[in-house]
Amino acid sequence: MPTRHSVMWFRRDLRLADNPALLAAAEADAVLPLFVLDPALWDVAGVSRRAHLAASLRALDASLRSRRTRLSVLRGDPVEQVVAAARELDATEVHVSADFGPYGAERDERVAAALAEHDIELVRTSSPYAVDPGSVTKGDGTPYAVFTPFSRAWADRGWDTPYEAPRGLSGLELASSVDVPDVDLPEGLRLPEAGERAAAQRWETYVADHLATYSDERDRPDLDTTSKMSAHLKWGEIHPRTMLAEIGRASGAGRATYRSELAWREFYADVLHHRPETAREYLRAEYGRMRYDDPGEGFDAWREGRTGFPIVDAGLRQLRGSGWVHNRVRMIVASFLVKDLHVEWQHGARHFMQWLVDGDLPSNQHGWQWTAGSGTDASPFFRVFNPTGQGRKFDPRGEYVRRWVPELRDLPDGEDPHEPSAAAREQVGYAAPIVDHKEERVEALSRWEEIRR
Ligand SMILES: Cc1cc2nc3c(=O)[nH]c(=O)nc-3n(C[C@H](O)[C@H](O)[C@H](O)COP(=O)(O)OP(=O)(O)OC[C@H]3O[C@@H](n4cnc5c(N)ncnc54)[C@H](O)[C@@H]3O)c2cc1C
Repeated sequence: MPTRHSVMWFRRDLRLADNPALLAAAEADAVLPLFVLDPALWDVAGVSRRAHLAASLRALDASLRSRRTRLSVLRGDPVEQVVAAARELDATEVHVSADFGPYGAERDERVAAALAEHDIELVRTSSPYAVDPGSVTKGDGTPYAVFTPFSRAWADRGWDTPYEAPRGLSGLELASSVDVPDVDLPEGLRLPEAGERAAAQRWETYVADHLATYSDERDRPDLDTTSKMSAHLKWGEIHPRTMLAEIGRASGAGRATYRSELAWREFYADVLHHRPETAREYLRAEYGRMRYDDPGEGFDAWREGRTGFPIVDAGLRQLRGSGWVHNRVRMIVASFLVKDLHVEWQHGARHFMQWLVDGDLPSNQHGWQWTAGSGTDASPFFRVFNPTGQGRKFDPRGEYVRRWVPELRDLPDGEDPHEPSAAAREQVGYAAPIVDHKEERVEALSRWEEIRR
């Protein structure tokens, strides 16, 4: 019998365990583990995501080498590169985890068509989600527009138990494979470890130490006890199936809340799958008619974390310092941009995508739309976050703001770290507030009234 060759084209599934596409590819006699550095994605990704991806590819290569094979890496348009690689090795199938994002889904259609011309099949098995986007619908077949009924139907549909890593892999490789690029981080930016092993270790520690108290502590940026699994999930260094299986075994109040957060990730992927244009456009079209200001000096101050509002500045400095921001603070800084500075959410979403190591189109764009009032389940526009009040409530001792805004560590005794006096700001060299929050709140609400008429 002729030997059967396949290609495992890794994309956002950079792991060996619980990877059904890899298991399907491994049914062939020999497999080429392949990654394609696509300039359309690589060149526009921010430095944090590029660095994490590069580290994750190295980790995947190391795992493959421990199984006596290796990762081949090509650079270029996937339509050309994947077809050329499959043809060179006489592969009959290319295996992938399905991509439901606007760019990835369209790219895969083009790759499938180009492969078909050579009688090679693109086989999609599973996806980066517990439940594939598009597969949970209402009784009449239409998609869910709000989260709670979606999450119930999602849980009812259920998911498989995790899959083992393939036992043996007979690996193929390409002589034309290129090195994974080195990515230099700008000064001050430190990223956590990438890769499947780091993801598994982080998850194990998290379940043991913090999952039980997740619901009580998840809104507290000062405690810093959320799981930080988002970048691992983004790159598929762990699959949500693996996490959901563990959550099912865990005890304590935190697990239901944690499961619900994973459901948000799946919900936003589902929404973007049905409405791909909402990666850029308002989900609720009326918000596109609101008056906004062009991004100017206020936007620069926001990006650089010098608005004079401690929790806003801490969040934006955390973004540049660690490629990650606590969820509560993402909401606060997003609200500040849209409702205090009256700048459209897309500008902020782009800045986030530039710096976030977990930058993920569905969760980011819809997290922004939620805060801007234009998304699914949107927080009502009239509920404008007061950055000072939010800081006092969720960072009661000011530890989070002091961590990221060093000027505030030197405030005189008795000063409120969330609202220092003008004299104290002057003394420690911290910016005065760039806007009057009360006035901008009134302004935001009057602009909102205009689109309600
Ligand atoms: C304006 C804005 C932008 C955001 N951009 C992104 C993004 O680019 N990438 C991203 O992964 N998340 C994004 N989020 C969602 C959320 O802030 C992050 O998932 C979370 O902070 C990641 O930290 P964690 O892993 O410690 O979360 P945990 O609190 O430990 O949550 C566990 C997991 O649940 C998922 N999750 C939690 N909250 C949300 C949510 N609101 N929406 C979707 N999934 C969620 C994530 O996969 C997360 O890793 C954004 C939220 C807002 C408000």
